[in-house]
Amino acid sequence: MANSRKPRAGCRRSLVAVTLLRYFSPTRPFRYPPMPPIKTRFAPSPTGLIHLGNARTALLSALGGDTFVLRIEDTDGERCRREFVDELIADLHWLGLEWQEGPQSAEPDPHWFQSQRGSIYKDYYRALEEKGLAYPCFCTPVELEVSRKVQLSAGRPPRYSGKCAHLSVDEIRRKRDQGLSPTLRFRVPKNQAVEFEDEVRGPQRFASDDIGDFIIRRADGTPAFFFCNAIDDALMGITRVLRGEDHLANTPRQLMILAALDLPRPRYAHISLIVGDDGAPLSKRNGSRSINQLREEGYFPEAVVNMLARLGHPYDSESLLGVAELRAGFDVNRLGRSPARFDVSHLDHWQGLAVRRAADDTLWTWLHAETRAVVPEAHRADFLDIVRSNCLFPRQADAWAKVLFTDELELEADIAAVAQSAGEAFYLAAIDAATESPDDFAAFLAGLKRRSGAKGKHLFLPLRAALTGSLDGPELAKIYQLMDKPRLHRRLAEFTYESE
Ligand SMILES: Nc1ncnc2c1ncn2[C@@H]1O[C@H](COP(=O)(O)OP(=O)(O)OP(=O)(O)O)[C@@H](O)[C@H]1O
Ligand SMILES: [Zn+2]
Repeated sequence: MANSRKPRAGCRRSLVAVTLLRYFSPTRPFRYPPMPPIKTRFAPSPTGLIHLGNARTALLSALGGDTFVLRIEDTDGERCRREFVDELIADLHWLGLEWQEGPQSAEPDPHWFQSQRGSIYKDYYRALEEKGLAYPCFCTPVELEVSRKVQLSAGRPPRYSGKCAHLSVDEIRRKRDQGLSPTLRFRVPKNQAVEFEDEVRGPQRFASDDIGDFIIRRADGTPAFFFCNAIDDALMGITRVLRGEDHLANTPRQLMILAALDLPRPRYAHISLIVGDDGAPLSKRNGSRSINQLREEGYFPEAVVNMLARLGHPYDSESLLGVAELRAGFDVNRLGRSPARFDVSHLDHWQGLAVRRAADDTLWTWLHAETRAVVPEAHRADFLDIVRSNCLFPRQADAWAKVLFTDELELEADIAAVAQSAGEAFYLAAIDAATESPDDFAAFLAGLKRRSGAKGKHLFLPLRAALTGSLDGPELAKIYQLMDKPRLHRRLAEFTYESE
């Protein structure tokens, strides 16, 4: 026996040596052994339009997995609405996030809609009850509220008292016969530490004694979040749960449920919440700007995605990246722990890059229909160049189109004052110079300087103000080139006495 073991051990050692040599061989680049694939999910409740916070959680989940799953947590029958599922699917597609598993329509389906999975959950409730790890609770909301208040006034954190934890079979039958519908509570094990390594927040430890027996099925038979969320993660083979840190305190409860049912536990990564200007987390309930609204304002999905990916996660490149490139540079361990503040100027920075990079066709269809209607075909390409360097949103492009190609022009009082400051002679000179050189801006400018003696800002600012109603914007040469000459003359003539 001893003899036969020796060569085997030697054999194993040389196998290890050969493997190591293969990894460290100077002729071969070092490669880590392949990692098992990671499966992540986004599991929203369709109770409203998704906002930037939800979208960041969805994006990071998509970036942080090899397979990405979408699951609809629609167990709250009162707040969940089908049109929010439609909108959610449209929003995720618009952002460029594709899921390999999950619904493609709002049609409720037992694979991905929790409202349709009641029979699956039933088996797991039964398993817990049979093990004595769940029990019916007949306490009324009023009783629970009184108990909560008593504990709080005694300076203790409120926790379920355990009143129904040891009802006899007869007592349970009697209460059911009286027509009372119980909730089902999970029996939290005593005196245990629940530990896990959070991929963002590091080691976590909770004492089970701090957690009261909690509800896993409501009195109306619907599953509670803690329960169906954990069960579905296990059944769907999710290996990394990436979600907002609002769920951190739920995790020990979910780990206890998984352990009680011998179901596999995923890794958890609790990411910081996005907070608004008021410091409060964005939420569907506090009217935070939705993805839908951003889309309607004309934000490009690339801008939204780049802003979100970089909020609390560094990237080496400062250029606009596609989802595949963001994924290549993503590392869950590089996610910051502090709250991520939403700053609209960051979003607008990426929007500027997206507008500048957009192809002509994309930019043309991005414009409002009423804008497209006023831009002459012959000036389309030049106008799009103006849009690229001057606009972040279609409404700004619309304003420039109106200035350049329609007679609509309202001058604010301060702008009119700048225009007037040049005096009548300046505008008479400008009209003559424009008549002399209608197609050559440099010659027009030289003619205007010669005739009026004006130069520098005393020349450019009044001209800009009179022609565009603004003190900044596209190059004057472009404006001169694109503006119909009779219109240009009319605008200049506005500041001559004759027109008054
Ligand atoms: N402000 C936020 N920042 C980052 N992630 C968030 C934010 N708010 C919610 N999430 C995450 O979005 C995911 C989906 O959550 P859910 O559908 O419950 O949305 P919610 O905005 O929290 O809804 P409600 O306003 O109804 O509480 C969860 O992982 C949650 O942690
Ligand atoms: Zn009870």
